[in-house]
Amino acid sequence: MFLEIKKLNKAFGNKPILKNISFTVEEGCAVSFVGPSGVGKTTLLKIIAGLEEPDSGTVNFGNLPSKENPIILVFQDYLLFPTLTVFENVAFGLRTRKVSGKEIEKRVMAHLEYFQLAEKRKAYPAALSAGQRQRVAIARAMIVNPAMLLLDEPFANLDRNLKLRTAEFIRDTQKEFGVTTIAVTHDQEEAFLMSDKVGVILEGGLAQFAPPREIYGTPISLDVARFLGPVNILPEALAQKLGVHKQNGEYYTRPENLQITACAEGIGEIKEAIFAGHYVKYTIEAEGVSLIVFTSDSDVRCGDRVNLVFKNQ
Ligand SMILES: Nc1ncnc2c1ncn2[C@@H]1O[C@H](COP(=O)(O)OP(=O)(O)OP(=O)(O)O)[C@@H](O)[C@H]1O
Repeated sequence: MFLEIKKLNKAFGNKPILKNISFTVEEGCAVSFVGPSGVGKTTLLKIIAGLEEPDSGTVNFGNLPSKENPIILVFQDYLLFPTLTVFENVAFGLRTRKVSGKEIEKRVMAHLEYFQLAEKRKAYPAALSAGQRQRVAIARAMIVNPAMLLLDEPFANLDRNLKLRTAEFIRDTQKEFGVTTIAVTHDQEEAFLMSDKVGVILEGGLAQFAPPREIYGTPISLDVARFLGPVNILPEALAQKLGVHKQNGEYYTRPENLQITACAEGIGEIKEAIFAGHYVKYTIEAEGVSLIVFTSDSDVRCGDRVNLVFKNQ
């Protein structure tokens, strides 16, 4: 165990924000917390970083962070030093630790190579793309051998493609460097891509904390299921016809767990088909409800009748 949070509570004024939060993070693991805006994700990171005091509860580290192995918090706006080059931004933590010039050159260049920034070593932050600035910030954090890396919305300024590529890159980097990493984000997809475990924080507190597949496949409540992606709520008769079991008091499926096949006598009618690149989003009316289906292999059109099959994954 690297970090143990127990029964953490935090209010601002008389508004409770974090309620009875408990979880542990194993050494070298990456975890992410997702949740709606304002639910307290940044506050949780700040408490772990020691920048904010909890009202009650405890934060215990397996190995106490030290000057040699600090906790580094990387905020969404990266906070690079605008008047320093890429090289000097990355070197900063080593200079403050009085590392020799030769050693700094060696270590910074190795990091710049790894983060694909060697060509930009003399550039200033203003001349970098958002993705490059983001990599400088991570390189600057990684170079001081952090015991723990805390990332607050690390991809907030990146476009979707770059976001997902960067999430994978951070995951590879985290594994390579073996740094315990905690990230908070709005985006469940990037959380899944970069984490061993994902925590969903909702108004009531930490609703669930589990590996990505588990939390997506067997959410503890309908609220968690909904936060992690779209769900179809089915009436009982239709659910039984399709073989969908009750979970958390409701019959529901993910859009990708329904398959459609063209059938003139089918129970559903296609109301809308939206091409989204690697999948098509169909809206289907069946037995009085509107259902969403994501599929990559169907050529049915609006107005067609279809049958539905539930694929239990
Ligand atoms: N220092 C503070 N004083 C008073 N209220 C605060 C303070 N810091 C945060 N808050 C409030 O606490 C709540 C949680 O804020 P926090 O930044 O932790 O949320 P978040 O989940 O990270 O949100 P977002 O996803 O929008 O960044 C918000 O309502 C915020 O306005």
